Amino acid sequence: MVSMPTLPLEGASPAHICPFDQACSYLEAAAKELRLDQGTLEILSHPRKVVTVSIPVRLDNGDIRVLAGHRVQHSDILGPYKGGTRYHPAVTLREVSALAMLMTWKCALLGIPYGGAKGGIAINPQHYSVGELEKITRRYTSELIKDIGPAVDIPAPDVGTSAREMAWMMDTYSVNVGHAVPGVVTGKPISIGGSRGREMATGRGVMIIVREALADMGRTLEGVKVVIQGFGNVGGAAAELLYQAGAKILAVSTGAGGLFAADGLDIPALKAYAAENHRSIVGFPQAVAISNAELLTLPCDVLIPAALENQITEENVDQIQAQIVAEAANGPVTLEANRVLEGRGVTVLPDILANAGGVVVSYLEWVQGLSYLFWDEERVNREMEHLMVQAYHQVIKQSQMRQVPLRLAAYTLGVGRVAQALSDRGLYP
Ligand SMILES: NC(=O)c1ccc[n+]([C@@H]2O[C@H](COP(=O)([O-])OP(=O)(O)OC[C@H]3O[C@@H](n4cnc5c(N)ncnc54)[C@H](O)[C@@H]3O)[C@@H](O)[C@H]2O)c1
Ligand SMILES: N[C@@H](CCC(=O)O)C(=O)O
Repeated sequence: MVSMPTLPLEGASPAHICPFDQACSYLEAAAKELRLDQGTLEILSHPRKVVTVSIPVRLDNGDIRVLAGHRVQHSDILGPYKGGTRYHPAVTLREVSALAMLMTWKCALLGIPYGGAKGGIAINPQHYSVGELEKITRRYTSELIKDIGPAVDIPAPDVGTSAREMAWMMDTYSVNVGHAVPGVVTGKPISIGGSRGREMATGRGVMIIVREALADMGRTLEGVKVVIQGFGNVGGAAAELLYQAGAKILAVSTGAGGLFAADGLDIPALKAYAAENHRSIVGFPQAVAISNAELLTLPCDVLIPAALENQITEENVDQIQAQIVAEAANGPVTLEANRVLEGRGVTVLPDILANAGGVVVSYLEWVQGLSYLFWDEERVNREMEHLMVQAYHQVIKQSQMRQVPLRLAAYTLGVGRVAQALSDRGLYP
């Protein structure tokens, strides 16, 4: 057993389950399966760099608040650090560290030349004005100026952030270095070098992986009953694309609760309703209100947790009735719950595969920017689909070859590629 790295604990994750310990357990399982040596496991268990900065901000009412911002760079063995920026009250250094590690395996699994990183600030963005959020984002970026860059570390959106925050980050970085540097972030607006298709990319990737998994069961998306937790960047796009492909979206939710319709929700109408109501789906007329706890345990073919970590736990796993769980969120199923689902023969499509469409199109955005040549959306979607389908089949093949569940198969591919590169580069001290 390797000694796991110590990181300061400042607050617990939602279900008091440490996401970093869980990420290390998955890494350890992959290392065991691959028979990696202890030194390699030790190196891969530690983030390469952990940065915490203070972000002083004068609020609109004149008060001064000092926020903590993190950026964890787990690995740059395969290329520049890559990963999102999260604004959420439950952000902790251990959570960001876990998410950074997942990014390393995700990029390696998809065969894109990046390492892994993640950033975050423990705030509820809904409690701040747009002006305050801009000041917070700009100061956070300025504090990280030496740690990020198009060949160093490339942030992107995650929970609570979007193209708007990426534009502020790009502008702050560019002003600091003295010239425009669009490649410092991905997921930015198209007007400043963003890619067509990025906004829907993670949801599109989820739809593709679910479609492939159903095809292996001799089924199509037509009429498949789907339940989705989370209706943001990822859940909202997945709902829309699955609906367009003929699936029946029985239920969706946000942090404020969920909606259920036995015959399927009218997703275009719901999206229009949310757009008119500041992203709230509460009160949508053609559905019944349900809680998030009820939503997760609804009978369905495909359950898509697309919100936060630790949503399917030991407490509710026995009530999960889906045949497929597609992890659109990062880490939505705990280690123990994962064991139970796999034991019951439920197909768990792991996060590092199922939600990789976002970082794949981030990579395509970076490539387009570096080559000063921008593609139409059809080409972006085609290139992304190719990489997603290829990774899916590699995971299935690995699972069959090693006789292991899909998560361990995906991890052995991702971790194995990073370990191989580490050995080839000769980074041992
Ligand atoms: N944005 C991306 O490109 C991307 C890519 C890959 C993975 N992810 C992962 O997908 C997940 C969602 O990210 P996002 O970008 O859609 O965030 P987002 O902020 O756009 O949306 C999050 C959604 O989850 C809902 N939510 C929050 N707490 C909830 C709860 N307890 N129960 C139910 N719903 C809840 C919110 O109301 C919102 O609808 C995260 O795990 C993120 O790391 C995001
Ligand atoms: N935050 C997203 C996207 C990262 C990126 O595009 O760099 C993820 O978890 O995969």
